[in-house]
Amino acid sequence: MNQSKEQRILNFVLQNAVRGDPCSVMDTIDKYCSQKEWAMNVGCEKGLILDKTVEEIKPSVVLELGTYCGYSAIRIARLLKAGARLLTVEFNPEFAAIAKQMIEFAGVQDKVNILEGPSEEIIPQLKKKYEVDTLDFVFLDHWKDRYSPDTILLQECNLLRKGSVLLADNVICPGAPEFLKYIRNNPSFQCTNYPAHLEYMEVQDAMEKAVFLG
Ligand SMILES: CCCNc1ncnc2c1ncn2[C@@H]1O[C@H](/C=C/CNC(=O)c2cc(-c3ccc(F)cc3)cc(O)c2O)[C@@H](O)[C@H]1O
Ligand SMILES: [Mg+2]
Repeated sequence: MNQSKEQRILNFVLQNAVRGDPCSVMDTIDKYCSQKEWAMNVGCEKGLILDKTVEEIKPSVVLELGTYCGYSAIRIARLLKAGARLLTVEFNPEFAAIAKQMIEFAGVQDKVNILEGPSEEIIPQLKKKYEVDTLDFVFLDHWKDRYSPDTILLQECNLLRKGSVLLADNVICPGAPEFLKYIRNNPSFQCTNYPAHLEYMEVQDAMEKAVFLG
């Protein structure tokens, strides 16, 4: 049975990156996906916006929706302070298995917990099953039409507190129009747009930051 693209990306990392070095793993994924096969990692340009957001917040508890191969999980985890943790949700078992290996190779596994399942099932379990009080930072990078329902679900589950920060990838390409309409018209959120290029392409994209005002 021939390999998946995600398996090829993992193999390229295992053969070319430096074990235990998150930046080496990120750079190797970016090299493969810009030179050989495009893949939907947040990439290095939008990755810098993600880095700056994490460094600004210094979060203790982070939620990521849509792990995929683990690129952004590694990106976030490498910046977390001692004791801080990232919960990343992925419902495709093949992608979750790839991400697990990628995260372990990068050496950030102690800060990352991959929660396998659909976000709408996992989010309501975060408080009781995963001992979350509230979330300091949420990175949305899963199906784009799920951004707003999951943002509503996070509020319904009392997982956001005054100052919680959401950062959404791809609000221009592929686009998340329903999410933008919801979040920008909601007085409980203070929104900022960060134009950037789509990963590995000369195509316009953007990230949207939304601070929950409580
Ligand atoms: C029940 C569905 C909602 N809940 C969910 N719960 C848990 N994991 C979920 C998930 N939805 C999706 N996922 C996972 O997130 C990932 C999906 C991400 C979707 N992302 C995109 O479609 C995307 C797409 C592009 C893209 C841009 C231009 C283009 F021409 C083609 C693609 C660029 C990006 O940066 C993207 O993030 C997968 O790993 C999927 O298995
Ligand atoms: Mg994305």
